Amino acid sequence: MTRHFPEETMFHPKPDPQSPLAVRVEDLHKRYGPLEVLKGVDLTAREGEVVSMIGASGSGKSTFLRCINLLELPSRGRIEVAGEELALRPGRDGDLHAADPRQLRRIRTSLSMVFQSFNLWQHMTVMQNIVEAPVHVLGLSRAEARDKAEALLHKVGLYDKRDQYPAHLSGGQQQRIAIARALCMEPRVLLFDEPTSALDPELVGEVLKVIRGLAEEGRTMILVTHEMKFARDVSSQVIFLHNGRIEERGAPAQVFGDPQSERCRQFLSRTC
Ligand SMILES: Nc1ncnc2c1ncn2[C@@H]1O[C@H](COP(=O)(O)OP(=O)(O)OP(=O)(O)O)[C@@H](O)[C@H]1O
Repeated sequence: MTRHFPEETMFHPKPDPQSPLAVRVEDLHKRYGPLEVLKGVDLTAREGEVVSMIGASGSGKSTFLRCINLLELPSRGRIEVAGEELALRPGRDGDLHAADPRQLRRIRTSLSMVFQSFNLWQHMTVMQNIVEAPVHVLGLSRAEARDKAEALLHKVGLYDKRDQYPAHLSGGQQQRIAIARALCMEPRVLLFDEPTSALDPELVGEVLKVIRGLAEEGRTMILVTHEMKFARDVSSQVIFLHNGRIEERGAPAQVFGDPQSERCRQFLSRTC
């Protein structure tokens, strides 16, 4: 069945095919004991691209995203960020570890991650949550970091919450703060791990609106999501993962409108 979606609701970043590679992952494998969760996954994201990763629960999407910045250690593969290959060496546990901790810190600074569960520090105000990393990791003065944080709080519509603690905010507001915190690090690439999955349905829209705005600004993003309509609307590239392998990839019009893989077709018929 060919699906039809109204084109006018869609925004698709169209990165220049000549623009530099932001992220390149080759042949990524991840094993947890006997369970091989990733079985050779490749991804190429150019600057300005929005890559959405979709697939059933347990297909390996989050694990893949977490391997890019070594929050999970891959078992095999190559990872390149902004043209720099992450130096990896095999450990006794069979996983690949960072060979150079300084390089890992540098690469992690280029990749800000937004988590499903926000991960804000509960004992700090919104402002403190945003300025800590820029001060301690980027070496900004507190005043510089505050200025940047204030601009970002305006951007996500939460300037008036700057002195509140996370517990006093809704989930949607906390996630918008987490996005402001990620942006304050001036990353080359934003990694989103199911950023709306922990939210009540009525709060999802406000977070997707912020992410969509970032796509329109030309931010490079890799997004693991169960929001199919959103993935269709904002992505330049969609990857469908099944049991740790890429079953289908392409432009959203192709993946959602005319998927070639039967598994992808079935998945979309259940979720769209
Ligand atoms: N730390 C871990 N130890 C052992 N197994 C793990 C670990 N983390 C993930 N897994 C397993 O790896 C598989 C892939 O998990 P992952 O969270 O990457 O899937 P997903 O596609 O993101 O799923 P969901 O959409 O439900 O978040 C699952 O079978 C999961 O149980």
